[in-house]
Amino acid sequence: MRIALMTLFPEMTGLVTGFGVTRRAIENGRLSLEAVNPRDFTDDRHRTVDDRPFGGGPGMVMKVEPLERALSAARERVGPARVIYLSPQGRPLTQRKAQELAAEPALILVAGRYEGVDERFIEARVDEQISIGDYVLSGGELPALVLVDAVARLLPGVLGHQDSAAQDSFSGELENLLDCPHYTRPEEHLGRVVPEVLRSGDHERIRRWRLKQALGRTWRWRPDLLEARRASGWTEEEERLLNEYIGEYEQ
Ligand SMILES: CN(C)c1cccc(CNc2ccc(C(N)=O)cn2)c1
Repeated sequence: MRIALMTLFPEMTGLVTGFGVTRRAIENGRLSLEAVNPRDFTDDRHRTVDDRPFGGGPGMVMKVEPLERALSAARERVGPARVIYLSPQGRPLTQRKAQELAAEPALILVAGRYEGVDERFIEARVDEQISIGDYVLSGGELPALVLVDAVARLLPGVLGHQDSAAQDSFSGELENLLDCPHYTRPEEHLGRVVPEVLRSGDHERIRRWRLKQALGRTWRWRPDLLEARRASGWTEEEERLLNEYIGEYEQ
């Protein structure tokens, strides 16, 4: 997948290109991420990218011309692409949305600064607005990098265990379930031992235990997700396992 990030702070892409899974995805050619800086497309001596808002009010607004020229350059880099504006007014980024975006050939992400961009750019060029949560940041770069990370790890071949993640029907991703607990060596730590079932080698018993834990933790901490999962239809086994968990929990 090819991604262009329109940003006044191109060095911020280093947080993705420089570390971990996303760095490897780029090195393996699964992902490309390049910054396009609207300031490079200004035509005045001061390289002006923002201006005062019509109608008055605090803060500045990003000018439409540098954005338009930067978008043209971005399209030259990544080809036809969905244009996404990160903003508090956007629709929430979810795992489902990340899966949907992972199927795109290319994305152009627009990171606003100041009070945002001129509305005419949004009307004419933005395909959709996405928010990473109900809070305001000083810029859209971190939300854009969050989106890149969420999408990159879903690209084929990026996560080593990609197939197994997909096999786990309730892997917690996209299935409206929180994750089950995870353990690794040592078997005992500060008097706390790893649940015996996980060392039993009985894979069917382990699968059931993990599903029960995922259901139970969702019931405790995110009942809203549980409702969503119920609505999308769940199995008799899940009903039984959750009731078992609740029974044990309330003893
Ligand atoms: C109206 N306004 C202040 C504004 C408008 C557009 C962009 C920005 C840049 N800041 C952002 C961007 C996204 C998010 C998010 N929640 O995804 C939070 N902050 C700010």
